Amino acid sequence: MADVSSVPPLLSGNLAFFFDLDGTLAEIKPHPDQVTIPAAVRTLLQKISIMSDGALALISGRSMAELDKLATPFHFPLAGVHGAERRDINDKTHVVTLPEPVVSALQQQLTEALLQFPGADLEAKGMAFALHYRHAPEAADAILQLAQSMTLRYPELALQPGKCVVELKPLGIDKGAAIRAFMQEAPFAGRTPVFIGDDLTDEAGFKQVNALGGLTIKVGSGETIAHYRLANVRMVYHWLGKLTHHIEQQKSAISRGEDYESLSGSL
Ligand SMILES: O=P(O)(O)OC[C@H]1O[C@H](O[C@H]2O[C@H](CO)[C@@H](O)[C@H](O)[C@H]2O)[C@H](O)[C@@H](O)[C@@H]1O
Repeated sequence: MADVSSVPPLLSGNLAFFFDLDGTLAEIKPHPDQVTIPAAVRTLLQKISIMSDGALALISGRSMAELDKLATPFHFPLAGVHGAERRDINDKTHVVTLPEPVVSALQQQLTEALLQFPGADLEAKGMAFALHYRHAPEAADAILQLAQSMTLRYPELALQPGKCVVELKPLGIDKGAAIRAFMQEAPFAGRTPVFIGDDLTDEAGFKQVNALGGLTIKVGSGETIAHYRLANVRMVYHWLGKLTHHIEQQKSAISRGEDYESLSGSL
């Protein structure tokens, strides 16, 4: 395994790109609604997607509707809600749902329970719920316990901790399964996967991509099974710029009949 503190190399070959959103393509903000991906970065993503024959997907805890808004005007394959929703390259959607009575009961019980924690916020995503405590840090343990109690009451749920949030999602879904599903389909199949993420939910994606012999990149500090690290979101943008330039060079070298392997480099 490479030194996890080292920056990722600029790769050659046929790659498939998977990007987490919050904390990777966008800076963490006080509230989820304040997040944006800079226009220049969205354009880089689109360029990389085109140069990879469309093998670029966003893999996020956010809903696909939110992801489309954040990626506008571009339209990428998506996995939302930690993989509970997935839209493939042909726009076919694959959705894991919870029984409607469970969703209604959770909405009501969580809304009522969170009233005792001023500053806490409930984000309802259909088949999942995020209990945000960024503005109620003293309630973190109590909110974790609340979420745990819901998994005991509703065994179809699993816990997903994150940055100042604990989420309730359908049991058995994770970002690794979403990436595995993409990797079985065109245009991803047969390519080497690259996954960049910053949070606990991304570790399942790293595990899958490591197993496929791909490149895994953790953004920021913290324990990880990723093989490489980028210090922060700004460094992700810098790496994306370099990578785009590198892939463009490879493509022109190939079109001139040159050996593009000699172009492998690093940041
Ligand atoms: O998988 P991701 O794309 O990283 O999404 C994870 C969650 O991100 C959002 O919450 C987090 O980011 C917010 C904005 O920076 C921040 O205010 C919050 O404290 C973080 O937990 C989003 O709201 C969740 O739905 C995603 O699951």
